[in-house]
Amino acid sequence: MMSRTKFVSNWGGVVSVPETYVYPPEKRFGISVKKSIPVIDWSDDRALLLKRVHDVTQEFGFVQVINHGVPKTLVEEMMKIMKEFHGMSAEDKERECSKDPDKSCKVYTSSQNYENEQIHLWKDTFKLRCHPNLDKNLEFWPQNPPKLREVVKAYIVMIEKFASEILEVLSEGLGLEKGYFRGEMSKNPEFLAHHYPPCPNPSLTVGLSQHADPTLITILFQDVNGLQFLKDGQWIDVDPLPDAFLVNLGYVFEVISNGKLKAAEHRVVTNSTTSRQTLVYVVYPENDVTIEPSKCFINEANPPHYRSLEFKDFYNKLMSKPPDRKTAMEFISFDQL
Ligand SMILES: O=C(O)CCC(=O)C(=O)O
Ligand SMILES: [Fe+2]
Repeated sequence: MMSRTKFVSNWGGVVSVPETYVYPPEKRFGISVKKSIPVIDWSDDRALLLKRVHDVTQEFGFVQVINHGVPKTLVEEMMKIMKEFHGMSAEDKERECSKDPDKSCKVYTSSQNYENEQIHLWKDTFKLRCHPNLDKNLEFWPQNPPKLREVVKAYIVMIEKFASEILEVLSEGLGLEKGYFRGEMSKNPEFLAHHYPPCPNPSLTVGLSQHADPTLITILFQDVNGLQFLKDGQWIDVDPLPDAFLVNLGYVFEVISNGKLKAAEHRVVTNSTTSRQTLVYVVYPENDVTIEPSKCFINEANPPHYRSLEFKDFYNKLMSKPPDRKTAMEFISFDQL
């Protein structure tokens, strides 16, 4: 057999699923249901927005947002550039991502733990760091496709603005002090572009396993459906709404709210007909920030349900082997589940 590159995006026309991508029957994804998920119009009046965001995140932990202020043309340009990037040869992608001495700008396939995986995920990922100085980081980003740096920078500037607006609304809605999530709590964002090429047998494979994000919040754009959220024991298939961002809460948010709001569990299925791509902006605290329940949510009736941890310890533990919720809770929570 001809040797293949490790990137699934470079396997054009593959007709069968290699053995190392076949999940054992008990780990394959079961059924999902089609259900509409809540939509928030960001151009609504602020009082209405506060109430809607609060109610919806409390019930769901994820929401679609329209009229978010990031121009449609910019999102389209980002999708195009990232498709071009993932479509480049394996050598070109690796060369373009080898400029960063910190390796914070990288391309990888499956999870970041590829070497130690038994079964791989049907996806490739491009990832870069956005802080502390976007222009300095940008010098290490790919120069091919030629417009990548310019377009990614413009996108990150816009999405950062939207992220800070959401965090402001969430903190106000929860009764946290103004600006609670500003500064060190949110100033460590990363950007990822996942690419899931068509898969000859989706029922055997996994795009991304069940997880919740180790983030404060995550903001995602998807062009084709594939993302599913777990709610009340059912997997809900999120049909992409044109131009909407999907916002979900991560474990950091859950800890700060002392469990009042929950991180949303999700997964990604593959499909046989089209490639799927997502733009993902993950908002993390700085590494040395202590993550713990805010005093606002602690009183005699509500003792802290989560431990205090430095963000880097929290993150490393949750990322070393993307855990299911039970494993994650054993590490971050005092409660026995
Ligand atoms: O690509 C997707 O739809 C989901 C990505 C995701 O869940 C993640 O990056 O944590
Ligand atoms: Fe995720």
